[in-house]
Formats: sequence, structure tokens, C-alpha cells
Amino acid sequence: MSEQELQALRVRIDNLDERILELISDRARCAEEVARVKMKELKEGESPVFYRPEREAQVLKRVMARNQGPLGNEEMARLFREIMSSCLALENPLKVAYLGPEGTFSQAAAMKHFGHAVISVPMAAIDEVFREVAAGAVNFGVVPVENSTEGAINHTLDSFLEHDMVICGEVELRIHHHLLVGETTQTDKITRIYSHAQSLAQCRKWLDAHYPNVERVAVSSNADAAKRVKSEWNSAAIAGDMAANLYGLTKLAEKIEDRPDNSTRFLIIGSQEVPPTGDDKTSIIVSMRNKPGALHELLVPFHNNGIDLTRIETRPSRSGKWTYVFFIDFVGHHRDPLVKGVLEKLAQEAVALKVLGSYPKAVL
Ligand SMILES: C=C(O[C@@H]1C=C(C(=O)O)C=C[C@H]1O)C(=O)O
Repeated sequence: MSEQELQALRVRIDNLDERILELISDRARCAEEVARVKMKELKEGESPVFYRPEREAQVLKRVMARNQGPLGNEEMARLFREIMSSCLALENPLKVAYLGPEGTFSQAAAMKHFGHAVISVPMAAIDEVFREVAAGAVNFGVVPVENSTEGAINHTLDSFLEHDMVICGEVELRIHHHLLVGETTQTDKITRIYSHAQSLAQCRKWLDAHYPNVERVAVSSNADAAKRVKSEWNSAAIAGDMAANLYGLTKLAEKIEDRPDNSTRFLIIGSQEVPPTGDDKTSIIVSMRNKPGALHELLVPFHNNGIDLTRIETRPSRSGKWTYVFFIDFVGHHRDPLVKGVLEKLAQEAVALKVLGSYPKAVL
């Protein structure tokens, strides 16, 4: 391609960028206007709700439906995700707590869901994320709830039994693990590999094949593992890209997870109920009387009404030995008449029933 042609294309790009800049600024002014209207309509004692997860899900879906390429739908939605994040930060920057330290997959999930214009606050444990949200110190929390290779994250499920929380969203993240070393690591003398227990489990077969005799040490997070290897010449860590970049580590082996589709689902917890979008999920906790057929009784109303269960998980209840609670996710919103009917029926049969929240299905 000649220099002249390139020059002409660059002029076109500069002109387009100017238009994009103007349009984004117009959009941001609209968001400011939305904030002004919301404030005006506030009754006494009410605090304004700027963040609308149901509206954001609709905006992203519309973008994906109208996109004609050449950028892919997900790529385009990611760009709009960031535009919305910045527009919302003009109204009111959200504070989001996650399982820290910096560089964890929970932080990556928070960024994927809310964009980069939020203030993200690392917490030392899942329970602390719940407490921080309950205390009103942050607007939302992001907690892992299940992994496609390793199953339920029990700390999170148990925290729902102890705290009154509303689930207002979900986000799924592809999890890629790498074997990371520091500048001073002697790679032929590694005697210890640090990671979170979940990640060690997700890479079990790879470790058995490549480092069968090396000690595996479970630490509080992948980012913590990455931090440790910086100062230990005989150690390596298993962690993701964010932690590798943050702590300046090198990848000795990439994508070492046993299953290539390894993903983790995270929940967004807060205090605000989310209205229906038409494409929602609901999470409930039910405890049934300990009698034969209890699980069957629990499932029948869903089956009879054609409601799609997406997950069912059992945990020991806190109130007695050998009694259980069920965590159930299904498609629909608790305000849908059909779902309402099922929940009423369940409430009659159950010892306790709690709706944890209805929220838009993950868009990205
Ligand atoms: C602008 C609004 O507020 C926020 C910003 C949005 C946006 O930038 O599109 C969408 C929903 C809200 O989180 C709104 O309520 O429409």
C-alpha cells in the first residue's frame, strides 16, 4: 500500500475519532441529565439509585443485536460496557468489594461486570465481602459461587445463610491458569508451587504430569501466591494474567488448567432489588422437612410449570445435624406470575424459603 493511501486512511480515522468523541460526550451529558432527573424525583429520606443493572443488560443486548461487524458482538459489548461504566461514574462512582488482594480473578470478574470506572476494594475473605456490603461501606460485592471443574464454592453458599443479601447480577469468567516464576527463580530447582486450593485442584492432572514430586502449597489467593514467588528462588505460583502482570512474573507454562473450558461464575451482591428484563434468573434457598420424598416435593412445582432449573446445590443447614438446605437457581424472575405461583407452593411445603434475588442473565 502506498504512503499516500495510508495518509488518506489516517485522515479518515482522525475524522471518525472526532465524531466518536463528540458522540460519547453527548452520551455522557445524557447520563448526567438522567442523574439530575433521578435526584429531582426523590422523595424525602430516599437515597438515589443511579446504577440500574436491568437497564445496562438491555443496553448491551441491544448493541449485540444491532452489531454488524467487523468487530464481534462480545468485543463491541465490552467497549460499550466501558462507556457505560464511565458515564455512570459521572453520576456516582460505584464502590465494589471483591475477594482480594489485587490481581485475583474476583477483581477481573468485577471489572468485566462493572467496567473499569468503579472503585474496587479488595477484601481478605469472602465473608468480609458480605460484611462490607451489609454494612453499606460499599455498593456491591463480587463473590465466586461455582467453578465448572471443581463445583460449588462453599464459603460463598454458607455466607448467604448468615447474611441478608440481594443477588443483583451474575458474571462468568473463563479461567486460564499459568505457571509463573520470578526473575530470581531457578526453574530447574522448583520445590514448591503456591496457589489457591481451587486453582491447584483445577490444574491437578497437569501438576501430576509435570511436577509430580513438588510440594503444592494452598494459600489464600492466586495473587498472594504470585506475590510470594517474587522473593523465593525455589518457588513457582499458579495464577492468572492479572496477577502475572501485577507482580511482574514470567510464564513458564501457559493455560495449564485441566479443562480448556474452565470457567467460574460470580455473583453480584447488594441491597437493591432488580426489576425484570425478560431474560432473568432467580436464586433461592429452601430448607425442607427431613422426610422421604422431600427433594421430590421440592422439584415437582418447577417441573409442573415448565421452569428450567439451572443449578441445585445442597449444604448442611446450621440448625441441626443431618439437616440440609438447597440452593436453587432457575430461569425467570420472582415477579413473573408463573414463578410467583411456584414460590407460593414451595413456601407451603418448606420449613423456610428465602428468595436471594432475581437478576439479568449474564450478557458477556
Ligand atoms: C443513564 C442511566 O444510569 C446508569 C447509566 C447507564 C448508561 O450509561 O447507559 C445505564 C444504566 C444506569 O446504570 C439510566 O438509568 O438510564
